[in-house]
Amino acid sequence: MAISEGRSIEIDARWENLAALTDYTTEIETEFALTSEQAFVLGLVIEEIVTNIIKYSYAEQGGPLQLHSTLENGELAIRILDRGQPFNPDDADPPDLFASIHDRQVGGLGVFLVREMADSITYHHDDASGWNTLIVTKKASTEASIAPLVEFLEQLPLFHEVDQATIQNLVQSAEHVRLAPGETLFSEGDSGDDCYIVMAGDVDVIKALATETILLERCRPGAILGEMALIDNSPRAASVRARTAATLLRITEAEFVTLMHANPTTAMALLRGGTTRLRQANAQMLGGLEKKNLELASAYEELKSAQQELLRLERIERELAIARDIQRFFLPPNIPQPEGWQIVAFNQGALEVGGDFYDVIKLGGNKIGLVVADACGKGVPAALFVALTRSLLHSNAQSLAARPEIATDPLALLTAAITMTNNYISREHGASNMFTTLFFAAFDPQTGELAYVNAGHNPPIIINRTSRTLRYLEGTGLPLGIMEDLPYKAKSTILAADEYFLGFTDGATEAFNLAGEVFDDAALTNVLKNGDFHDAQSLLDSVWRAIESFVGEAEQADDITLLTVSRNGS
Ligand SMILES: Nc1ncnc2c1ncn2[C@@H]1O[C@@H]2COP(=O)(O)O[C@H]2[C@H]1O
Repeated sequence: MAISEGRSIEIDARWENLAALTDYTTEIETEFALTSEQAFVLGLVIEEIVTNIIKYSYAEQGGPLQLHSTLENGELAIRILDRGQPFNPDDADPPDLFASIHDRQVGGLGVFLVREMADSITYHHDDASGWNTLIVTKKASTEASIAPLVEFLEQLPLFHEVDQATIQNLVQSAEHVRLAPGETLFSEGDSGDDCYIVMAGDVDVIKALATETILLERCRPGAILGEMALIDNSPRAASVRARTAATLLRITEAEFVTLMHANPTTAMALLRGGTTRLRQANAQMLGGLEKKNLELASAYEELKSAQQELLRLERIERELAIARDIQRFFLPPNIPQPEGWQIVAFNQGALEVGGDFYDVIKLGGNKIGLVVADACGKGVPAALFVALTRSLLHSNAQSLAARPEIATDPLALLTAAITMTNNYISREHGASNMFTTLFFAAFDPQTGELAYVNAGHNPPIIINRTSRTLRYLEGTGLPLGIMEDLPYKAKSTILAADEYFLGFTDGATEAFNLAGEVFDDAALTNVLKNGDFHDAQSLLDSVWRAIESFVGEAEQADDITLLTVSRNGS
């Protein structure tokens, strides 16, 4: 039968495209009705020559690869064309057939087998076009030319002492099993009634563990697979999967048993191979176990210290909650409301305990002390410092107010209270390097007089209700706690009937939103000039609402304190 037009296929020479070639081979085998030798040569060409082209000619970078097969007058001709690195198989050294499987050069054996099995191999490189053409031919012959396969098996330790006739019989009767890359020969747990010798390609032995799949062995040509199930009549101990296109010689259980009975050396070689495998697998598993044990031990240590850290953090968190509660007690529970006036204050602590506070102190003679302050820093140190400053100022102011000669002079009272507090803190706690900005006013509800000391605090603002003009009560001294005997001046102004007072801390004008923008002085001014408010409470609400809607979902970074005063009905 003559088939002249043949069958062609073109692929990008990459591992993943080898499967297409396996289909191509199957197609040709059936269509051309190839003899088993021709089919074997065709398989070898795909597994060895094409594999070499992918790996070496194209260095695994891919490139055009064409296969054209024809059958004319019983002769199969396979043309393999590629444009990779030229490689003339005639130039390749013959492989060292007696080297161990592991030491042998990859690919050499395949080319050797092709050359031995094929009738002819011709190679041509066209300099002008860059194409390499390799033509392999194989005539169909009734006389099976099995010599190369017999030779191949003879040099394996397994068959060293097996006579040639037995090997020839085996090769003649054996089925050639071809696997595409990634194809599974059998799976762990399957029952098995045959074993295999790898003739070409790479095959992996893999085992699935609970959490991972491990590679037990990568088998090269010459390796035996599946013998264990035949020896102990148990299911397959592992799965076997082709890594590259591969050809295996299938030996049935009956052939295997006969072989073993007749050849004790073969049985011994098999036993030796199996023992080595088990030793290696044991070492691999034990090594893995040891590694896992070490990992577990260190994970346990990490867990223990994480747990301790968690306990420590929980304790700190509990203490912080207590600190937050204590700090809240320092804010006056009720704000005195002098006749005709409204005084409102608000403190919104950030997540951490912080350093803001306000105070409203009865000073005698119906005067009211108004305090808005901010201690530097955050956390427990700031909270302790607030407690100290607030208590000292409160008690100093009240005891001074009890002295008639001072009680009537608000300017003197304020300066004395601030100076005493500053001196004590600077003297006794100067080493802590902490300070507090503080606005302290003595407010006379009868006259509207507001005497004040501003110790480095954000200037409170007086807002005219009708004109919406703003006045600022600027600083009159440095923050408290910096050094002893700092001079503090007291000033005085009048809070008129149509004016509002707003004291605040920088948590208000330095509040961030998620975009990282700041609710700054300009934003506050905008609320004061345009906001809809008519008394101390609605003024405070307007400011807080503006800040809150500006900040949105962002976490509050600092305490915010607001204190407002207005005349009723103003
Ligand atoms: N460490 C190993 N453990 C089990 N099987 C192995 C190992 N290494 C290679 N194999 C082969 O994988 C085959 C899986 O099927 P069998 O149990 O029939 O025979 C097994 C051996 O041929």
